Amino acid sequence: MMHSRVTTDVAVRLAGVRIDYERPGREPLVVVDDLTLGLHAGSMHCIAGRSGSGKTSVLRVAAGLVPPTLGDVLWAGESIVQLRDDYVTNLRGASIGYLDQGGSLIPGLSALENVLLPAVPARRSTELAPHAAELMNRLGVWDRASSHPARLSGGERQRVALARALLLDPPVVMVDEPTAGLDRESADSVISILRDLVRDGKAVLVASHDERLIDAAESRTQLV
Ligand SMILES: Nc1ncnc2c1ncn2[C@@H]1O[C@H](COP(=O)(O)OP(=O)(O)OP(=O)(O)O)[C@@H](O)[C@H]1O
Repeated sequence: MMHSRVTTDVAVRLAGVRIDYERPGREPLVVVDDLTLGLHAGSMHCIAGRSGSGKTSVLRVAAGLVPPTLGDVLWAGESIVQLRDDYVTNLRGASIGYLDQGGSLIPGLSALENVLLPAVPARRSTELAPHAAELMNRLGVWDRASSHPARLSGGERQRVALARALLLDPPVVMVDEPTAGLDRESADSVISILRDLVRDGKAVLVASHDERLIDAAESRTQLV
């Protein structure tokens, strides 16, 4: 048998990635250089490192939100760095649930409306409403469905944002600092939810400096 293609069991791969930012009148700030990592289905990988070490930058590059300065980003074996933005956006919509640091919910919408946002462009809100309810129930925030974000606790906001990231059942989930600012109990519940996702076969990429989350991952990249 011929293996003509790159193996696709790696859901996301960064190869030789460099990320730097231009600074007026100074050398560019090199955040990471020659970073290589693979994210597998049914596994959690943690990008660890102190504040400002580049965790969010790596996550955003892995999610195809910004291109790397150098190197390659592959989703299911396909390089995305040369693809057109709108094509990458569509691919991401179908395959990656991305959760920003802080969750970034829309303040003027209820928790349920926030969860249903990814269904709006495809006009699937009505169809996906039962799934949204089921996810929110599983994440323990269904009783907060009609509340606006301002009336939710940090832990509840985080779980609502996670429900939104999971609505379209993406095989890959990327989350930025999901336990930041949470008390221990809420943080533990977020960690156990992420472990459930791994058990369901999802590939989970998480950026965090929370030791317990780092320990909960199968593999890690330490940024300096
Ligand atoms: N768009 C940008 N332009 C210029 N510099 C940036 C940009 N984004 C981030 N940086 C800088 O790059 C470095 C890495 O930032 P990044 O947000 O990736 O780190 P982080 O590890 O996620 O930090 P934190 O844990 O505080 O969120 C920081 O020094 C930051 O100031």
